[in-house]
Amino acid sequence: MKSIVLATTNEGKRKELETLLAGAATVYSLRDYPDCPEIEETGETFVANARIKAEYVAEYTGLPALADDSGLAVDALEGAPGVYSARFAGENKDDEKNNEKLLRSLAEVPREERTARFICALVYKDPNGDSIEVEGTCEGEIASEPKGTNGFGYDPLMYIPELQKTLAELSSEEKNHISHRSKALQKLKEAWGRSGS
Ligand SMILES: O=c1[nH]c(=O)c2ncn([C@@H]3O[C@H](COP(=O)(O)OP(=O)(O)OP(=O)(O)O)[C@@H](O)[C@H]3O)c2[nH]1
Ligand SMILES: [Mg+2]
Repeated sequence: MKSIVLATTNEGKRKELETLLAGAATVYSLRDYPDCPEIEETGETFVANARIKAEYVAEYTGLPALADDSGLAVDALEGAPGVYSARFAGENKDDEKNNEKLLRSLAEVPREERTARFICALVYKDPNGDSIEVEGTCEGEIASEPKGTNGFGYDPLMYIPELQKTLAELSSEEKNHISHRSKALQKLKEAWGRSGS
């Protein structure tokens, strides 16, 4: 089985990716490399930021690295917060403040115009230089108030009309069934299968 380092400092992502990779890889994370410096995300797209993180961590650890850059694109906000999702309400990455700011930004927007999607770009980078880049999305609507306690980030506000629940009201198995992250990871596994790795 291959060994992979998850190039993320986000515990919510780490847990989901570890579950989704169970049986496919031995998974390490930046928790195993506490001295790894913070990586600046200077890209303008999710995939560009994921590439920066994967390349840095593959070089730093000498192991294949998997980076996830993700976020929320809200149609009524012309795609914001997008690549700035983690820092929407400020540099200190506060989920609660981000959610409050999102609700404030959409206060005047009626339900039918609150469509949004989560986007997840995954970049897998081998120390020998090979890389695989995939993306997955999850469509929903921004609710008028937070609901549910599972998941992380904007999950309490991301309402999935087909399920009549927010992502935070789903179990981790249910979220992993429909999430942007699981769809991207499925594509990565298919690419691994094609390349025989
Ligand atoms: O409700 C959510 N459910 C999700 O499934 C999800 N996936 C991403 N996000 C949001 O988007 C930011 C990513 O920013 P991001 O990719 O830069 O990650 P990050 O800075 O938190 O960690 P790192 O991986 O860069 O170390 C995160 O902080 C979250 O606010 C999510 N919110
Ligand atoms: Mg980040």
